[in-house]
This record gives sequence, C-alpha cells and structure tokens, in this order.
Amino acid sequence: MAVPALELREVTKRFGDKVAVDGLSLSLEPGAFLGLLGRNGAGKSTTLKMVTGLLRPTHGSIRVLGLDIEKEPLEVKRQIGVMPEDMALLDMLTGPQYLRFVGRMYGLTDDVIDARAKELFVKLDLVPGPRALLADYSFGMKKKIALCAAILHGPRLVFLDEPFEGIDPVTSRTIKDILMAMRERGTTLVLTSHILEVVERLCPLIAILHDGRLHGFGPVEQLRAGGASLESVFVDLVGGARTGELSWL
Ligand SMILES: Nc1ncnc2c1ncn2[C@@H]1O[C@H](COP(=O)(O)OP(=O)(O)OP(=O)(O)O)[C@@H](O)[C@H]1O
Repeated sequence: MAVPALELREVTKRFGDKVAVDGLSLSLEPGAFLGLLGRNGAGKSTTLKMVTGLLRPTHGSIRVLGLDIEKEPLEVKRQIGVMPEDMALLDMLTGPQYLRFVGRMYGLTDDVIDARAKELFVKLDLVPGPRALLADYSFGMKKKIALCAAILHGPRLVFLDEPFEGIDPVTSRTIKDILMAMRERGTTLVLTSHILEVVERLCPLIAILHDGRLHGFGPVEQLRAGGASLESVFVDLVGGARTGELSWL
C-alpha cells in the first residue's frame, strides 16, 4: 500500500482548558482531495496549523508525505504548499517581489519564479499590476497572491484554508480549475470551506469536524447516501440551526 500523503493519529490540541482538536485520527491516500468542514470554532484551522507545522499538537502524531512532522519539520515545509487563514503577507513588497521571496525560499531560480508568477498573474487576473504594493491589494487579491505562493513550487500536497472566501465568482471558477488540474496530476489537496455547494462539487472526500472531533469522514456520495444535500448531512451531523424570531424584530 502507498505511504499515506497525510496521517494523523489521536491528535489533540489544547489551548489552556479549551480542547480545540480532540483525538483526531485520519489518513489520506496520495492524490486525495479532502474538504474539511465544520462550524466556526470546530477546529479546522487548528488542524491545518498542526499538519503544516505552525502549531505543535498537545498529544498524538502527524506524518506528512511519510515524514514525521516533529522530526523533520523543515523537509515537510519544503514539500508542501500552504494557503493559511490569516495570510501574513509582506505588505511592503509588490506581488512579483513577494513571489520571488517565497520562490527563493523553495530554492527556485528567479527565471522560473518570474515565469510562473507571470502565468499565475494572467490566469488569476491579478489586476493591480507588477508595481502595486501588497498593502494596497484588496482582500480578494491578497487571497489570490496567497494562493500563488502556496502552489508556486509545484508541491505534492497543498493545504488551503478558506480559498474561496472573498473571491469573485469568475476567479472562484479559475481556482477550481487550477485545483482540479492539480488533482489530475496527482497532487493531494486539503481545503476548508463553509461554501458547501463548492465543496460538494469539488471534493470527492469529506471530513466533518465538530468540537474538535470527527463526526463524519468518507466519500461525498457515501455521506450523501439517499440523495440528501451535503448541507442537510452537515446540519444533521453537527446539530440543527437555531430557528425563531429575534425579540426586537
Ligand atoms: N491560539 C489560540 N488560543 C486559544 N484558543 C484558540 C486558539 N486558536 C484557536 N482557539 C480556539 O480553538 C477552537 C478552534 O478554533 P479554529 O480556529 O481551529 O476553528 P475553525 O474551525 O477554523 O473556525 P472558523 O470556521 O471560524 O475559522 C476555537 O474555540 C478557538 O477559539
């Protein structure tokens, strides 16, 4: 059997008394495309931070592309791509400068970086042009640059935290196409999103986190057995929405 692209065993993360992730175990085959779902505060970003080496688990073990993240954190970081939730970009740089900075960290030559950046700028319609500073980019443009930085080096495993948040519908379509093309080439992808219609169409594999625990994991068709929408499956698994009027309206 192939070495899993990602393997979590009994992973727990505590922040003081708060248990953000609680004994999470899951394994992804190479080439898998996982949609990681959960309500606000379910533990999705904490999980992504742990599997990308930004946070250490309180308990449990994580292997990424066969590497133990505790023992070989740098090698893991070299081999993966990450689009984090908080997009800590370097505001005083232009887009192409930022991508050079990121590309050099991955050992790419400037020629390769510039050629790939040019392609990405056209594809993602990054209109501010080569001279605009990241500080002046709109939220959606920052998202796009963060995506460029995550995939510039052609990683085999990519983690994307809310890639479609604040993105216009046309760019959203382009991003979906890029992700599908990466998947066809065998890249393993993990994304979080609250846009269930997008996840339903894009991700063949779904994990649903609730209070830091796995409440559902499997192929999307299996979870939706009986023809239910992913939204109803999700709401059933994590508890119903509160209905009723507000007292003053
Ligand atoms: N650094 C931290 N210190 C204390 N508590 C934290 C910290 N980071 C996360 N938490 C808590 O852990 C829980 C899980 O947070 P997390 O950001 O992983 O949720 P999420 O599923 O990504 O939510 P969202 O969909 O709103 O982004 C939350 O209750 C959050 O308040």
